[in-house]
Amino acid sequence: MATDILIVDDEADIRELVAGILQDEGHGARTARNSDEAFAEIEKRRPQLVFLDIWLQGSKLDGLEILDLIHSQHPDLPIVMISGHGNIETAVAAIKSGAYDFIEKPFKADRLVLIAQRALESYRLKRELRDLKRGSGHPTRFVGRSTVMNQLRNALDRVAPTNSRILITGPSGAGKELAARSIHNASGRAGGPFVMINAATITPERMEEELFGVEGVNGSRKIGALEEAHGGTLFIDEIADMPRETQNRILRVLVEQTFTRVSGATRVSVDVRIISSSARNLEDEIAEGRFREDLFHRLAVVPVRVPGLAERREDIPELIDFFLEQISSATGLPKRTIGEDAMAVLQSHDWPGNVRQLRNNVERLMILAGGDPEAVVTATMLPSEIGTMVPPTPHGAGGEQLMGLALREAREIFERQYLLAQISRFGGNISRTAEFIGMERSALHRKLKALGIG
Ligand SMILES: Nc1ncnc2c1ncn2[C@@H]1O[C@H](COP(=O)(O)OP(=O)(O)OP(=O)(O)O)[C@@H](O)[C@H]1O
Repeated sequence: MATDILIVDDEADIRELVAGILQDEGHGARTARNSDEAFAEIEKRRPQLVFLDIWLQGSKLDGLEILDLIHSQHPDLPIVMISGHGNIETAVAAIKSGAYDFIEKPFKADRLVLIAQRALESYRLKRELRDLKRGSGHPTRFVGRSTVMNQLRNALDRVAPTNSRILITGPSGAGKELAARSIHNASGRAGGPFVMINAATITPERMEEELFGVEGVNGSRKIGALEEAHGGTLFIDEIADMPRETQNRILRVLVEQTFTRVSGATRVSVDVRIISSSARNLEDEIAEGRFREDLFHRLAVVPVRVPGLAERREDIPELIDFFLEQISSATGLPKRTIGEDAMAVLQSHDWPGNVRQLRNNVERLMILAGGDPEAVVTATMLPSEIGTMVPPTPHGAGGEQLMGLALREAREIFERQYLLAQISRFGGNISRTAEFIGMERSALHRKLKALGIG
């Protein structure tokens, strides 16, 4: 994805030279001759880097004044001053007031390219740092080797480089945001921004301002998520919660590729890939009249489904290990060893909150385990709402029923539940279940048949 660089210089040949060199390197370049044109270009869309001449003939404002104004509105935007031979001191003053660097005329093409690369990289790092501070910095390693996870990974690999819009569905906490991030990271837009907006947590009134930005009466301006995501990806989480009015506007943006900021008249055109997600079934939302069908078809050019954790129980040990490691290195808490009985319980739980709930439970275990860090975590140390998933025992949950039965019947109930839990834990793989429970594969098959399972 091409970057967006603005070159402000009063000399036509310098503008063309700089733009040409940058374009040859695959960058996108726009030009302006004076302060009015420069602000008009920035108004149209915020660039990712500005080359700004210090002396601008025929311009209302000179380079330093433009620098101050741009900085007051876009503090993160890197600006490289272009200085003539005689005004190095001014260039140094510009650096003191916040310019990223300066380049002296006449300059060599490779020096220009290098400065542009460094400035863009610094812009990217600043943005990443800001994302991290906001708490949205995310590792994008997709843990899990189950068949459904491998299928998902293949689907993500296929769609990532295509630029098509993607709708990611799946239950809450299953990894939809992680999927969106990995698509972005594996796409040609990886160097561009990944901007996220959650339609479920923003009030309908603020939704349009957050997406499209706002222009105030006094000339103030707030950039919205769409403009922020130029050259990258916009992830709209919980799209089903987007108000109808905003749905209409988004649809128009998708058709026309341009929009205006709230209370503004300037047409902003952006190059943004939209990935959206929904935990709710959008077809139901359409049937209920809450979601526009035409918008659904535009957003779901490629649908991707992230399976719930109960569909891939075999991934649970690897996920637990990953979280133990991750939480331990982030918090300094000791990495625990999970005993086989505890793992069996964790693997048979249904996890309605999916991977997020699993992660929270691992964290809780690490905090509450206390005592000897070497001690193995056993099933009895698990929170009770997870522990109740163990097959019934005479004194445990479901025990009353068992106590009213003859041994043979009670044993059958226990065996059925125990085997079902073990099989589901091993993702339906009979050989691995047999190995774990210490039975011959054929004997397990016979047992299952006798119990009426399978
Ligand atoms: N396969 C995975 N490997 C490692 N971590 C994962 C995996 N799937 C999910 N996670 C982690 O689980 C948590 C929840 O995932 P994420 O936020 O992507 O879910 P979501 O489906 O977008 O949830 P919601 O619908 O509530 O927004 C995150 O911390 C994420 O990093």
